[in-house]
Amino acid sequence: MENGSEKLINGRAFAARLRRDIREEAHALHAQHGILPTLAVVMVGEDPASAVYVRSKVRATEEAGMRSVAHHLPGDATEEELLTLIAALNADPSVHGILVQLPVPQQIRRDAVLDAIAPEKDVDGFHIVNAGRLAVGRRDGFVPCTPLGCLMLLKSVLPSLAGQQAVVIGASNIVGRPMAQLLQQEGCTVTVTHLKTRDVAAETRRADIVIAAAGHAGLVRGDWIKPGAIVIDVGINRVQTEEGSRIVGDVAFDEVLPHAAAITPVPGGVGPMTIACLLQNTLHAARKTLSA
Ligand SMILES: Nc1nc2c(c(=O)[nH]1)N[C@@H](CN(C=O)c1ccc(C(=O)N[C@@H](CCC(=O)O)C(=O)O)cc1)CN2
Repeated sequence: MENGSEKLINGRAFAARLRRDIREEAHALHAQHGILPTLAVVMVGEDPASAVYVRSKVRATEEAGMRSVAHHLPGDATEEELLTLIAALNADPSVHGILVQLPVPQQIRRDAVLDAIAPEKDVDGFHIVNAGRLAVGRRDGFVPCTPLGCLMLLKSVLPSLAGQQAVVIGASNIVGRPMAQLLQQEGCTVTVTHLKTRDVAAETRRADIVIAAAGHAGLVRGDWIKPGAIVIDVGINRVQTEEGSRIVGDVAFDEVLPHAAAITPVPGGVGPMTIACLLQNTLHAARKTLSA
C-alpha cells in the first residue's frame, strides 16, 4: 500500500549525485589545467547554526576535491575589519569563491559586505551585480544556491515548467526573489507573496508549484494545496519538542502530503542542495578563470 513516500523528492540523494559529478569535474580541472578550485568561507561571531553550516561547507568542499579556507572573526568585529579581509580574498588569485555566512552581527551592514565581494568570486550570488544579471534574465552570473537547488529538484519531477502557475511564499533577496525570477525564466506564471499579501492561502490554492520560503514553521496547510501540486519546502525552523528540538519546514507536511503530487521533506530536501549548488558555483568560478 502506498503511504506517500513515493511522493518524496529526495534532496539528500540528488545532492550526493551532484557532489560526485562536481568532484570528477574538479579533479579534471586540476589534472588538465593545474587549477585547484578554492572556496573562502568567512564567519563572523558564534551563531551555533551558522557554525554548523560553515563546517558542512568546509567538509563538503574538501570531499569534492576542492580546497577550502575558513576565516572566523569575533562577534564584535567591525565592518571595516570584515571589508579588509574581503579585499584580501578578492586580491588573492588562489581563491576562486568567497562567501560570508549569514546572518552577520548587527553592527555590520549586510549589503555593504555582500557588495564588497568581487562579483566573479561571489559564489553565493548575492552581489548586486549578480542579482541584477538574474533579474534581467542573463545567465552569465552566479545564481543563489538555495533557489538553484529548488529549481533542480523541481525539474527532476517536472522537466518542463513552461505554462505552470507558481507561487513563491516569501520575498527575501536570498530565496524568494531569485526563485521567482528563475521560475519566470522557465516559463512559469509567478505570484510572489509577502508580509502585506491579503490572502496567501488563496494565492497558493491556484498554484501548480508551491515554493514555501517564509521562515514560518508549518505555515502552508493542507487545504491551501491544489490537488496534484508540487511543493518545495525551503523552511528550516527549529522547534522545541518534548525530547529537545527538531527542524521543521514552512509546510505542515503531514497535512499537505495527501494533496501534493510531489513534496520535499525537511530535513533532507532543499537544505542539502544549497551546499551542493555552492560547490557547483565554486567549480564554475574556478573554471571561468581559464577564460579570464
Ligand atoms: N552565505 C550564506 N548564508 C546563508 C545561506 C546561504 O546560502 N549563504 N543559507 C542559509 C544557511 N545554509 C547555508 O548557509 C544552509 C541551511 C541548511 C542546510 C541544510 O542542509 N539543512 C538540513 C538540516 C540541517 C539541520 O538539521 O540543522 C536539511 O534541510 O536537510 C544547508 C545550508 C542561511 N545562511
